[in-house]
Amino acid sequence: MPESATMSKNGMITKIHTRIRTDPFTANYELVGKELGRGKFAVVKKCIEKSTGKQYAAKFLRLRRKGADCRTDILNEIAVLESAKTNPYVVALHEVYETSHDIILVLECAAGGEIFNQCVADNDEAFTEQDVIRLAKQILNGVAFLHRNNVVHLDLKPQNILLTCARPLGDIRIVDFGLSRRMDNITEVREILGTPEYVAPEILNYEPISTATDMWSIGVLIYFMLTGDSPFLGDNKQVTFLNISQVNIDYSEDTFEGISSLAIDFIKSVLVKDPRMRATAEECLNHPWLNPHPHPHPHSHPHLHSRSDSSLDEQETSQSESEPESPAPSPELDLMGSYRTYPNQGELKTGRDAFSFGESPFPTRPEIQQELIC
Ligand SMILES: Nc1ncnc2c1ncn2[C@@H]1O[C@H](COP(=O)(O)OP(=O)(O)OP(=O)(O)O)[C@@H](O)[C@H]1O
Repeated sequence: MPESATMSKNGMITKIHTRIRTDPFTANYELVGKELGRGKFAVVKKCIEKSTGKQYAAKFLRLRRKGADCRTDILNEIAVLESAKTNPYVVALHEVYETSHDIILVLECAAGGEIFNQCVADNDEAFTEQDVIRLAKQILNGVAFLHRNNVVHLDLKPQNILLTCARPLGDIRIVDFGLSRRMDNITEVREILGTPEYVAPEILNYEPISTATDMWSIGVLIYFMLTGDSPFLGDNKQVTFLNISQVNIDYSEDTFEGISSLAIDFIKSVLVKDPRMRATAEECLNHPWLNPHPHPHPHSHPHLHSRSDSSLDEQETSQSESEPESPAPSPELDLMGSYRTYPNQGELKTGRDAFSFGESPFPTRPEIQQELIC
C-alpha cells in the first residue's frame, strides 16, 4: 500500500510510493561491519540482504527528534529519492522499513565513502584535476536532474557526495536529502538550512532559496576538491559567515598552483553573490573546463598528484544515458533567456584581490546564528 499523506509543508513532499514494511528488518537483512557514517539524527550501517546476498546501506532515521515527530521530514526524504530514481548519480532507494523508533531506508551502498576523505588526502590519495573534472560532471548531472524536477538539495557538501569505490576511483552518489525541498510547492523558502561552510549568502541574508543556492555549494565543493581548502572557513562561525557574506575567496596562484585557469573560471561562475547571476547546473555542464580540451594543463599541483590509474573518461557526456529525454540546452542560453558567455583564459583574474573586508554589511540578525543547523 502506498503511503497516503500528500500534504506539503515548506516545499516538503510527503506523498510516497514505496511500501513501508513493518515486518522485522533483521528477518531480511543482516547488519555487518562497523557503521558507514552518522549524522545528526541518523546512523548508517552496512547490511546484507539475506535473500540475495547483496550489500546495502541501512540508514536508521529516528522518528522523534528533540521531542517532535519527524515523520514528515522522513517522508520528504523518501519522496525526493523516489523522484530521482532514474538518475544514476543519486543514491538508489531499495526498500523502507519502520520500527517503533526508526524509519530505515535501505539504500544502495556507496562503498568508496565520502569524497571528503580524498579532498583532504595527501599526494597519491588526492584527486587529480582530471578526477575532479570527471566527478564534477557526475555531480552536476545529478544536481541538474534534481533542478529540472524542481528539487533543491540544500546540503551539498563533501560528506554528502559518496564514491562507489575509492580505489580505483569509482563514480559519485549524492546522498542525504533530509533538507531537500520542492520549489514548485512553495512560493519561497526562507529557512536557515545547511552547513556553515557551504551555505550561500542568500541563506545568511534570510533571502529566498532557489536552485541557485545549490550552485553556490557546488562552487565551494569544487574549490575544496581541487585545492583541499575550504574557501570560506574561518576560525569561528562568525568569520566563516563574514567570508561568505563578502565573498572573500583566495584565488591566489599559491592555492591554485598547477590548476588550470579554466577551473578557476568555473568556480568564479558559481561563487557569485547574486543568485540570479550564478551559472545554472546545465550551464556548468557546458563550461569549457568540463569539456575535453585539446591541450591539457602540463603542470602538476602538490595537492593534485597525478594518478596513473585515473579512471577519467574523457568521452563522458554531460547528460546521462538514462535521460535521453532531456537534451542539453545551448551553452550560452540561460533559463532567463539571456546569454551568458564564458571568458577566455586570458581574461581570468587570479590573486588575492578577491579579499576585501568592509564592502557589504554582514547580517546581524541574532536568529541567523541560532537557527543555522550546524
Ligand atoms: N548509501 C550510503 N552508502 C555508504 N555510506 C553512506 C550512505 N549514506 C550515508 N552514508 C554515510 O553516512 C553518513 C551520514 O549519512 P547522511 O548524511 O545521509 O545522514 P544524516 O543524519 O541525514 O546527515 P546530516 O546530519 O548531515 O543531515 C554520510 O556522510 C556517509 O558517510
